[in-house]
Amino acid sequence: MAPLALLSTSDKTGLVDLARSLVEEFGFDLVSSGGTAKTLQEAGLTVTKVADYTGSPEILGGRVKTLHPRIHGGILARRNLEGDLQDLADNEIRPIDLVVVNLYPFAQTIAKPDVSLEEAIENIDIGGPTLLRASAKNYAHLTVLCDPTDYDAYLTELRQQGGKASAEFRKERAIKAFAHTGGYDRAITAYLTGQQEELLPPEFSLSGEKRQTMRYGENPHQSAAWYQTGTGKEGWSGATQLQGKELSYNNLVDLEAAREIITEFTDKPAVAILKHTNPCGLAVADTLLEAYEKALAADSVSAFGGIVALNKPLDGATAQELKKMFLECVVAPGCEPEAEEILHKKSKLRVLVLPDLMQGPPVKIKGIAGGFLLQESDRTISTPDRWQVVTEKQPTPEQLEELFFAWKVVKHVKSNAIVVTKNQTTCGVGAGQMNRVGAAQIALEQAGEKARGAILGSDAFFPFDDTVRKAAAAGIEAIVQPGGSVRDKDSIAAANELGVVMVFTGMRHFLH
Ligand SMILES: NC(=O)c1ncn([C@@H]2O[C@H](COP(=O)(O)O)[C@@H](O)[C@H]2O)c1NC=O
Repeated sequence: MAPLALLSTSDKTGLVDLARSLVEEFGFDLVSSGGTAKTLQEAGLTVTKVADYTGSPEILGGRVKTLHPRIHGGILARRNLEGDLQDLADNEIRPIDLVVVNLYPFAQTIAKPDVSLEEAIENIDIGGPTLLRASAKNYAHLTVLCDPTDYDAYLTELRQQGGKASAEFRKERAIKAFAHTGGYDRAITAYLTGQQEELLPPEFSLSGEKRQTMRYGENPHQSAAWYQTGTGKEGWSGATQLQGKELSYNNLVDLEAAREIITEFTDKPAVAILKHTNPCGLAVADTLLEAYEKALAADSVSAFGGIVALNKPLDGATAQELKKMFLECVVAPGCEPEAEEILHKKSKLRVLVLPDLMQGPPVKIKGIAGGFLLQESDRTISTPDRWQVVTEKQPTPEQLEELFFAWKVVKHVKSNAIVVTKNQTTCGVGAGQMNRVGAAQIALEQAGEKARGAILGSDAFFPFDDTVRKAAAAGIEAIVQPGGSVRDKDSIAAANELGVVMVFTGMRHFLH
């Protein structure tokens, strides 16, 4: 009996040439779904339509074409089992030797800017993955091809192996088919997850495609990989790395923290320098260069080996200064050609362009034993118009502006967090301490003389009045904190006694 090939392809590239060789060189009979059969017939080839072969018409506008026992029986039958062969004979089913399928273009469909959910769903291929998975499962007896770039290799294989692909070839293509259907389903899952209105649904499935195996994780003895979700063009997956070494696990963790903090500053030029996800220097100024110089001067010791995030496209003047320092990564929403040329000489420095810095994940995920925790990303911030001045002394407009700057910064410092700022620049950062007054001590000590006339921000309320007293002693003029402690009145009384302005934001920003 002649060998039988089933062809059902969305992308018809190379189809006619393959089919012609199958028929003319190797004597195959062809069975094809509607559109594929039409293409082959128009090319002058003899082909049986699936509908004619099964006796069942394609229905539901193409939702059911190849989903039939005469097709899947012919694919899944074990040719070395009497029972399977008997079933084929009883049901007049021919064994299928080759399955050539490529799937509806789901990824291309959802990449279209105005795609509707209905259009996306109609582009979820059902029969195709079923054909691929069934054929891949039975690779011991047949070959499956899911990629037009494999057609030539298959024909070469047939020529070299006397008309039947080797077991090795069949297995390789089966693995490729499973990987392909797996990736296809992940793209669907990611798309539908993104469409989900409920942030915390009853069931949450996380799926991503491995983009990069990292050299190691947080430490050299930990393995790690980077997985991308969606179309692979969102967020860091869509960033352009202009130069530099491969991104490491820690680079990406720091870059994401840098992206998050810089999104708070959308108006004037702002530069953040981060170490281990905490800002060691952050400043806003009239120019990017000035903002960088101020951020660097805030803590030039810690900035060594830091991650720099800019909220405006990197210009030549700023690049010239960046070049002078050893840095791990620089990220900006754009990079002027002059800046690119200047940094080019620092070939190891990773320079990334992330056009949409604002685009962050809606939820954050943390693995714990026996499951994972999911929380909404902390994307809100209470603005001064919603704050409450709790002291007798009222803030001046300048102080209010500086308080808002400090509040935006402290939101992104690991808890317990205290920042001291002046002239839209950090001068002291107390990060990740086990008690709040300890964080204040670090920030104030680092600020030193600069604490005189400066602002202090706290990510959470003061449980005691000790931080207010320490701040006042160091010369702090105004404090911004959420409020909400049972002992708020003690802190307010201390601020009043010491002539310090204090405002409550009503919103806490713990960050672990
Ligand atoms: N529904 C089915 O039974 C079915 N069988 C095969 N397909 C897909 O239909 C496409 C080919 O269709 P046509 O030959 O009509 O152009 C291929 O991408 C193939 O994966 C199907 N379509 C969607 O599920």
